[in-house]
Amino acid sequence: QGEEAPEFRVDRITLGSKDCQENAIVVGDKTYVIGRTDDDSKSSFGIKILDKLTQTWIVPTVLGAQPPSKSHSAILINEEKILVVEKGVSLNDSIWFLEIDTPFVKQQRKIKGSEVVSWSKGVLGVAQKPVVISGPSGVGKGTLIAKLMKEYPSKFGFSVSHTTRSPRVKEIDGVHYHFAGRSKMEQDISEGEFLEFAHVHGNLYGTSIEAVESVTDEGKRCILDIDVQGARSVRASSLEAIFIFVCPPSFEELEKRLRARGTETEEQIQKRLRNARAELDQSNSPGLFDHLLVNDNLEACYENLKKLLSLDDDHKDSDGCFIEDGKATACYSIMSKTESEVFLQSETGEVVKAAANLLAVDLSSLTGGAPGRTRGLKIHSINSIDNCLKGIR
Ligand SMILES: Nc1nc2c(ncn2[C@@H]2O[C@H](COP(=O)(O)OP(=O)(O)O)[C@@H](O)[C@H]2O)c(=O)[nH]1
Ligand SMILES: Nc1ncnc2c1ncn2[C@@H]1O[C@H](COP(=O)(O)OP(=O)(O)O)[C@@H](O)[C@H]1O
Repeated sequence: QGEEAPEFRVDRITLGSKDCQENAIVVGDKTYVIGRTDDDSKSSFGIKILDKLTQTWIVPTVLGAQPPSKSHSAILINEEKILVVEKGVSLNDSIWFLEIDTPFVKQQRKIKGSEVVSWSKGVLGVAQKPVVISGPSGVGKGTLIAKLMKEYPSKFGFSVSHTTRSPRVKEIDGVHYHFAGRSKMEQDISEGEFLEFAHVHGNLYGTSIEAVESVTDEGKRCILDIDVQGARSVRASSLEAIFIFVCPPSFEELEKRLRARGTETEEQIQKRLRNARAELDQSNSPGLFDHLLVNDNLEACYENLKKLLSLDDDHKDSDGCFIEDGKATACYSIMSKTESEVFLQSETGEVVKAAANLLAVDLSSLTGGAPGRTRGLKIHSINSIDNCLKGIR
């Protein structure tokens, strides 16, 4: 259980009587109150839970980046999450989910031993599947990825991992890696900020959720250069990706490349070669990698990589977004909901006369969620109030 709230100031949470009512969401024996608090002139969301059985207020740990703290309305989607619609921001930024009992929240509650909720931003459309590239050190992963990014700078984006290893001479912090201290990185991992992490060649490496989401937010396809353990973790996660393993033409050639690169000491080279044998063995694990690429001739291998990537067109960049101008300032509040849709009503026009003032948010094919974004949202305008009412009936 979380700590007891010292005081509960209704006046700080009220945003107008209507909002106040909407923001007290009853879920079983608990009432979630989503309001805002003004501390030091900075406005932020305040979330409190009233446990009806014990009649106590609980202040949960709130994970995830929170919505811009404007005015909002809220509605319970199912026993796992609450939809929060922000007003006065662009429509693209207005849909948020407060997760109260999703698998991620349950896991975090267990780890922390106290009440937890988590924000996840709703994003229109689905993204192209990220590409996971694994293979032994020195096989040419970085070289292949660099070629891809150079040829298609607007199509692909690199997931910048965190690592505790020291930077090499030409490596730039925030570009090749986020070079991190071990204790800070371990802390962030324990807070659920990482999609995966692994100990590789004596150092800690990991992919933060933000590393992948920020690339996807730019409308680019995300490329992850991670080891086999990391690939296994991503396979087991909710992130749907394509998994490619890059093999050397021979072990001798791998050793030659590692030495020729000249970035490691002899001791580090020996460690990487030992690990390479294990990684090559694991590349055959059933169901782990979708494709094996042999990097013998670099140009030929690069062409094969391009073929693999263009073949996968089962996910288009974005679909199902029928809103012409998602950047326009939105001022919608939640009107009602069906099983799979939530209807939003503009606060700036008359609903019946101006039909475009009604929007339907289709929640039927959501993917992802906290600790990342919630994708797969579809929003369309409703032609008439009748359509909307039909949907509700
Ligand atoms: N699991 C995991 N592995 C990573 C990550 N970033 C890099 N690696 C892997 O760590 C290993 C060592 O990477 P690095 O130190 O850059 O050396 P290099 O592979 O010899 O260039 C490689 O197998 C990378 O694929 C990450 O975020 N997670
Ligand atoms: N097909 C290839 N033939 C010869 N050398 C290669 C080939 N691909 C990469 N290299 C070289 O091998 C070294 C290791 O490549 P790198 O991309 O750093 O590997 P990784 O990222 O897998 O550790 C680099 O010096 C690179 O220039």
